[in-house]
Order: sequence, then structure tokens, then C-alpha cells
Amino acid sequence: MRPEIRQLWHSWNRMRAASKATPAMPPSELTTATMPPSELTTLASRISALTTELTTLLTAANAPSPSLTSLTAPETYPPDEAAQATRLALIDAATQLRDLAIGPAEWWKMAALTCTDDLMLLTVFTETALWTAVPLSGPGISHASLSAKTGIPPRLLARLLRHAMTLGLFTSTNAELITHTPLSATVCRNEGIRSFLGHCTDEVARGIPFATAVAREEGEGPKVGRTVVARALWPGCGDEVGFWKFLEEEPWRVERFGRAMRGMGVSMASLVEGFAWGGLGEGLVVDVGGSLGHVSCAIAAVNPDLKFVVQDVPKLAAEFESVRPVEFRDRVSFQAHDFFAEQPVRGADVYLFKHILHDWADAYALRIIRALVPALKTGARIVVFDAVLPPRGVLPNHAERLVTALDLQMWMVLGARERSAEMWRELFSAADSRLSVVGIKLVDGGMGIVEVEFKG
Ligand SMILES: C[S@@+](CC[C@H](N)C(=O)[O-])C[C@H]1O[C@@H](n2cnc3c(N)ncnc32)[C@H](O)[C@@H]1O
Repeated sequence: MRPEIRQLWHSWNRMRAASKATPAMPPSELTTATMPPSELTTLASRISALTTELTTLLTAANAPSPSLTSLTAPETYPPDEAAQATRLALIDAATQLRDLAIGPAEWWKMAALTCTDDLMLLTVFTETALWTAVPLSGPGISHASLSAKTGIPPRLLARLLRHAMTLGLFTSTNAELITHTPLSATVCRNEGIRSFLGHCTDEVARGIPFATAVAREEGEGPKVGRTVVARALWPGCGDEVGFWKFLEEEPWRVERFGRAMRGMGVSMASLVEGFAWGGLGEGLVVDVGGSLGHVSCAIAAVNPDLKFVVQDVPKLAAEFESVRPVEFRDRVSFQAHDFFAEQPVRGADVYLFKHILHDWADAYALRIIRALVPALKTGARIVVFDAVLPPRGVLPNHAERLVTALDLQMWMVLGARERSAEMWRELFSAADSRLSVVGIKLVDGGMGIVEVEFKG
């Protein structure tokens, strides 16, 4: 063994021994009984209390225990409000404890390195379909076979996988076979997550080098053709030719985006349960920008008298027909419609906009709403399902991060934003004085249902 390697080996062994050694007893005057609790111990106690609380709630809900090792462990927590609140508090406390244990200097070293390396890793795994190349059952796959399936040479593949394992993605058996962890298995099983990863690592990430220039030159609400992502992917194509038009040019992109929206299924239950759909009787709902109809089908499943028209770009028509469950054939139909043009379905009971208006800066959102107004009957409802930004500090930090990340993603891709309750009220009253926000129901994860009535 070369001397410098031997030296490294010894110092690593010393560190390992030190970490296992029993710490010396503190002098009696410094026992924990007399010392003020440190931030470390305060957080650790909080984590312990929250963990006990969460475990009790999960047991009461008959929910299986979460696991980092068992592939049959649940991928999500039960929607139960108390369990969700406790879980969010636990995540925040555990994140703070982790940050404290890392310390600021190392935190930055890690963050600067891993924000790029992790993005690169997720990009390569997604583009080479490595997620699904590793089988979900059986003994696992050898490096050689995985290399052949993905086109990544074996030695580089081993390095990528070794870094991936530090994130809890994949593991290897004694026989050097690669198998899934629950984290990687979730990506393997879920086409929606893979599609969303594809959208983020491909379309969104390519915009990053342009963000500073767009921020300085365009500010908050660039035209759709001058956003961060438009500049990176489709430079020089004109101010009004933006993300959605480009998706239409490349059908695989629009299909991938549709799968991402369908698969991520953000808070579908809150929308299904959060509005009085049952009160509409045999009513008609127009799902504007409804993609592949997954939202309409979820509402239709528990409201057997309702009918739905899903409107979206013409390129989605074929995919819509192929994924629509057969039981909804008579009640959920597709109509190609550009929501900047006058709404063709007049007199419906509800016009649903789920994750539509947050895609558009105010100038565009006003045009979309005004194109709808001529079709509205008195008492018709516009139901918006989007984030409702609370004042800072109201949400647990984990939920706040999801909302702020989505807000910035809207800016990068579309020059758009998430809106607060006040912004929603101002938007609708500016669109038409007969439109009035009659209710805002906050649901989980910073999302909300904004109910607007047409007073006629
Ligand atoms: C963020 S996705 C939301 C999809 C769905 N409402 C959901 O929540 O899962 C936005 C949708 O708007 C559609 N869209 C974009 N521009 C459009 C336009 N001018 N007319 C109609 N639909 C459009 C896209 O094709 C896409 O399906």
C-alpha cells in the first residue's frame, strides 16, 4: 500500500473509532440537569415527541409504518389532517436538526456541490430510463446489464450509483446486484413522477443560465416568448410564442407534460371533496385546460349525475381517448379549445380552472377570463384550484418551500406567478365587475379553491 494511502486509511480508522467511543462523562457541574438546553437537544426532544405523536396517529388510522427499506411501504401518508400537520412539523424540526448538525460552512460546501451533481444525476437517470431498467422484484441487476441497458459505461455507472445511494436511491446486494429502495422504486412505478422529472430536468433546468438576464431585462412578467425557459429552448421565436405553443410543436413533449400533470395528481382529493359538486345535480362542468381529463374523471367517479367537457389543445385529443377509463365514455368528453378564444360551451354550471391561471401573468389571465364571460349564465361558478399564497411564515417551512418553488417555476417557464387571496380578488374584479369571489377554501400544501360567482 502506498504511504499516503496507508496514512489516509489510518486516519479514517481513527475517526471511525472515535465516533464509536463512549464519550467521557462531563464534570458533575456540567450535567444536562444544570445546563440550559442547547438548540440541538431542544430540537431532538421536539422530534422525539412529534415522532411519538405521528406513530400514534398512524396506528389509529390503521396505516402501515413508513419505511426506508421495505418496497411494500406506503408511498404517501394518509390525508388525515392531524397526521399531515404532525408530519409537516416533524419534517421542519428534522430539517433544522440536520442543518444544525451540518453547520453553516459544511452546509454550503455540500449545497454548492450537490445542487449541480444531483441535478446532473437525475437528468442522466431520467434520460437513460435507468429508473425502470432496475427491476422492482427479484435478486437485482448486475452493473454490466444495467450498463448495457442504459448505455452508461460500467465504471462511470458505478460512480453515479454510488452518489445516488447517498441520496437513498438504489442499493446493492452482497452479490453486487443493484436493487431498488422505496425512493427509487417510487420513480420506477410512477410514470407521472418520471414525466415530471423529465420536464424539470430537461425543459426547466436548461433555462437556469438565462435566469439572471431575464430577471434584469424583463422583470416579473415577461412576455411568454421571453421567459427564462423560452430563451433557452426556443430563442428568437417571437414574444408571443411561448411554452404551450412549443409543446404543441413536439407531441412527445405535450404528452409527457400531460402524464406529469396526471401522475403528480396534486391534491386531487382536496378538490373532489372541497367543493359541493353533488349540489350541481345533473349539471355540466367545463374543465378548461383539463389536459387528459384526470381531474374530471376523479370528480365524476363520486358524482354520477355530473357531465364534463374537458377542453385542451387539439394535440391531446388522441391521448385523451386512449387514457379515459371506459366507464366515463358517456359523461366525460374532450373538446379542442383555445382558452384565449371565446368559450364555446355556453350556460354550464361550473367552469373549472385547475392549475391554469397560475400559468399566466395577469395580462394573459385577464384575457382568458374575459373570453369566458360571454358564455356565463347568471349564478354560474368559476372554480379555480391553484395555490393561494398565505403571508410568509404561516405555512410550515416544508409546505412553504413547495409553494415558493412552484411560484418560481411559474416565472421561469411561463413568466407567471402564484397569487394571494387578495391578488385573486383583484384579478377577477378587474376582469369583469360582475365576477365576484364568493369563497376561498384553503386546502393542504398551500393550495386553495377559489369560488367565483357570475352575478349577471
Ligand atoms: C398546468 S397544465 C394543467 C392541466 C390540468 N388542469 C391539471 O391540473 O392537471 C395546463 C394545461 O393547459 C393547457 N393549455 C395551454 N395553453 C392552452 C390554450 N391556449 N388553450 C387550452 N389549453 C391550453 C395545456 O395543454 C395543459 O394541459
